Amino acid sequence: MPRIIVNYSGPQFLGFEIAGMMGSGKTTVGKILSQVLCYSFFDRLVLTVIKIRNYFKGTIYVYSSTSTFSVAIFFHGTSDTLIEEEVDGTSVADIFKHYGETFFRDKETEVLRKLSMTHRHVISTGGGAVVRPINWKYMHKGVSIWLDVPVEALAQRITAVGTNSRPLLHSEVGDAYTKTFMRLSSLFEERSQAYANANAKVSLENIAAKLGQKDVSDLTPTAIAIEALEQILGFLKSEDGYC
Ligand SMILES: Nc1ncnc2c1ncn2[C@@H]1O[C@H](COP(=O)(O)OP(=O)(O)O)[C@@H](O)[C@H]1O
Ligand SMILES: O=C(O)C1=C[C@@H](OP(=O)(O)O)[C@@H](O)[C@H](O)C1
Repeated sequence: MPRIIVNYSGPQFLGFEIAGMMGSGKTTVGKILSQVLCYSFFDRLVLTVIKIRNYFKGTIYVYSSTSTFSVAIFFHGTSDTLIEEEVDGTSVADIFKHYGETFFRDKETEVLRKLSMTHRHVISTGGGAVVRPINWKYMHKGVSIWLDVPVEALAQRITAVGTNSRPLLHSEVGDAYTKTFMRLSSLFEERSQAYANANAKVSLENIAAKLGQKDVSDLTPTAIAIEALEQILGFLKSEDGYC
């Protein structure tokens, strides 16, 4: 099993916003990042090295470079779940159906505004959150990360789980993979520039090239989370006063 070392000595007060197309792994990778960030800070308090063995393939070792006496808890959530809570537990699919997309987008903006006033979170935003410029004003209060996944891989993942929870992909006719691929392709074309507003980009094609893998589908969420941490650190180091 590969041994991978991540040195995280970034600030403790930030929030992290993960952006990307539907199915890009924002929820899956976001959970891992929040665990790693929590352990990393807990590490400062109690141990010098914590080994996080997670349920995916691979092992992440988080090394703390300091022993500051402080604890920070990073929680993980999705903006979709927070929107559902604001609408009395109504699912995203039902919000679209009964109230329409504009209502959903207004709630999304409101949730991002509230989150921008909090710290120590990892939020997986909905795939369309990047489109409204006002949302970027809120997302840029923390560090934003774009998970860039080829549309073919997105369509494969989403076809495997179905489109019930993703109203923008609902469609009556046609082969499931092809119609999902076509819809995602046009959404990506509309949104790719907006995703590029993120502070850090995690490209699955770049990770596959680095690891010598041909197919991005073989990349584990752990490998993607590690690249995300490296990109976050790269961004923080480029910002005066952060690291
Ligand atoms: N690296 C990966 N390899 C294979 N499947 C993945 C990977 N990351 C996520 N998935 C799967 O893809 C689907 C969408 O992932 P999810 O994290 O919910 O995406 P998002 O939050 O961006 O919509 C889920 O079924 C998840 O298990
Ligand atoms: O791309 C989009 O516009 C949307 C993505 C969904 O979130 P995920 O990206 O988590 O699927 C959800 O917010 C809603 O269905 C709209």
